[in-house]
Amino acid sequence: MMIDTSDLTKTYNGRGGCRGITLQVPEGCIFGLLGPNGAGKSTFVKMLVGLHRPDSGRATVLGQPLGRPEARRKLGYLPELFRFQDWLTPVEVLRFHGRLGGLSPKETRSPAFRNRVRDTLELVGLSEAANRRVGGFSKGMQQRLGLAVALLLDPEFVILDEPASALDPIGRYEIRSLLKQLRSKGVTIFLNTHLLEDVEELCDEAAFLYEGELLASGPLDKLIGGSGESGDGGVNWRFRLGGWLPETWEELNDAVGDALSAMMRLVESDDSGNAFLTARVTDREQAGYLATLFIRSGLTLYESGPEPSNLEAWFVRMAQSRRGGVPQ
Ligand SMILES: Nc1ncnc2c1ncn2[C@@H]1O[C@H](COP(=O)(O)OP(=O)(O)OP(=O)(O)O)[C@@H](O)[C@H]1O
Repeated sequence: MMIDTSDLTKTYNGRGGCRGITLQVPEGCIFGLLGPNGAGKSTFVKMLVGLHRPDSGRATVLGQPLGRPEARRKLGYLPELFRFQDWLTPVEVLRFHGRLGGLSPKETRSPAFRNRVRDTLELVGLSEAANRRVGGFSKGMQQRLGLAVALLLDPEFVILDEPASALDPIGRYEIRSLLKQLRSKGVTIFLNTHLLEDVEELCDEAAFLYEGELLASGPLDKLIGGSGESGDGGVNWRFRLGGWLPETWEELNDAVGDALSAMMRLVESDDSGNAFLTARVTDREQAGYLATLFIRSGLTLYESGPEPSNLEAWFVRMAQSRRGGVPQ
């Protein structure tokens, strides 16, 4: 296990933080830590990287008790809030962090390290800004540099606290590709994020924290109750229709040779002819085909679109169940 914690607790004078966290993160996976603001995610991460000392409980990271230099050397960390010296360039920042990571001045001047710096900056898309002052960087560029620092010393395990929060859609796409590439090389990635699309696309496993407590953890598809719903590459689509009659379902089925009920569910219909249907479609084109079918059958199409992601629905359900709300 990359992370193995048992009853790990850290509070701030008895308040906030996180309590009794027992969690395992297997090697080679991308693991997502989820939870609303203030759930205790950063507190948990800070204990793992040795920035906070736990009040109680046990934990190992890379098989070593917390804070061991041997484990830290194999660990890359991108903190949630960081700021690099404005007057340095990315090359200088990375050289400085090479020194902080235990390399000698001679080693950081070696051609091998220079190549490593060049390759790391290329990996995060900062090659062209390699010799510009960090003070003039956008938030997204600073975040890329933070990622470069985390990856500089070829870590076996990286802990990233909100790695994509300041990035534009292209930047997020690039970082997602980079994280997949790292996983394929055997690097384990622990991701603390609010970006559920990233979690859905990237993570093999996840955990949900709420008000300092761990409410659930495990493989993502099991957590969100996917059983065949996730992983098949399809999309859940919803349609709101008017002009629905009791015989409409059968007529539609006749039109597509009984295939409809295999992919579609009539969620509700009322006496005024309103109906709500959901379908598992392979892509937008298939959803478009169904929409055309409805219109040709004389129905009015009021709304058609992908359902909110399973993960989002699961996230809201988990939080509502603790707030005493009614899970949808
Ligand atoms: N240094 C601190 N001093 C006092 N309380 C703190 C401190 N750091 C965090 N807390 C409290 O501990 C709780 C958990 O905070 P934490 O930052 O770990 O949550 P989080 O899940 O990372 O939140 P976010 O998603 O907003 O970053 C919150 O109630 C927060 O107010």
